[in-house]
Amino acid sequence: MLTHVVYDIEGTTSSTGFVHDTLYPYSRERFAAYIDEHGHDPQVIAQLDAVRELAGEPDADVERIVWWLNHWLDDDQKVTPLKAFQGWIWTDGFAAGDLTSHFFADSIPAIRRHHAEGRTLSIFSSGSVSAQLAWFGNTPDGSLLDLFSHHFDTENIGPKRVTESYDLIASRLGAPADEIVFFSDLVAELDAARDAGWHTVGVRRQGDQYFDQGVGDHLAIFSFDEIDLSGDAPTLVDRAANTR
Ligand SMILES: CSCCC(=O)C(=O)COP(=O)(O)O
Ligand SMILES: [Mg+2]
Repeated sequence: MLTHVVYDIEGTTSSTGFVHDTLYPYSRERFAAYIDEHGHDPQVIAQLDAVRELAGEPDADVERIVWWLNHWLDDDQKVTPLKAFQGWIWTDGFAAGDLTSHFFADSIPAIRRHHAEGRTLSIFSSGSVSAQLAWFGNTPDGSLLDLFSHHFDTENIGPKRVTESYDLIASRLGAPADEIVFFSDLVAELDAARDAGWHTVGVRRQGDQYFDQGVGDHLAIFSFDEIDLSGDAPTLVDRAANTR
C-alpha cells in the first residue's frame, strides 16, 4: 500500500509563474529592510554567515549579502540561505495579508482526498519550512496544515536532486521506501527519489516552464485527478472506464 505521499510545491501543487512573478519580487524588494530590522536575531546572523560562506566572501557586508541574495534569486538557485530569507519575508507577507498561496484547481481536493484515504502526507520543497508553513497555512481554502505530518526542506534534509535526501526522509517517516510516492515537476528530483526506492510521478502543468518537456520514464500526469494510488504502485486512471 502507498501509505505516504510526498509533494513538491512549485510546478506540482502550485504554479511556477506565481512563485516567480509574485513571491520572488516580494522577497527581492524586502531583503535589505528585513536584514536591517532582524540583523541581531541569532537565526538571521547564522544565515548571514551562511551567505558569506557560500559566496566565499567572509567579509561581505550587508549590501554585498543583499547583492548575493538577488544574484541567486535571478539565477533561481535554490540555495538554503536565500530560501531561509525568502521564507521569513513571505511569512510576514502572508501574516500581513499581502500574499495568498496559489494552488492548481485539482491540488487541494487531491491533498484532502489522499489524507482522507488514510495516507500520511508530507512536503519536500526547496522552499524553506517556514515558507511551507505560511504557504499551506494561507491557501484560498483556508489552512491545510492539519493535513501534513512533516515538512522537509534543503536545510533539515539536503538537496532535492540527491538520493540520500530521500533515504533520510524515509527514515524520518519510518516508512519503507516502496510505500512512498513522490510528486514533482523536476526529472532530476524524480530520478533521485526513484533511486532511493520510492514511487515517482512527474507533474506537468499548463503554462509552466517544463510543460512541453517529458518526465523521462516516470509516470506523467497533468492533474492529480489522473493518478490512482489505491494499489501497491501508482497507476494512471483509466479514463475510458470512467466515462463509460
Ligand atoms: C512556498 S515554497 C516557495 C517556492 C520556492 O521558493 C521554491 O523554491 C519551491 O521549490 P520546489 O522545490 O517546491 O519546486
Ligand atoms: Mg518543483
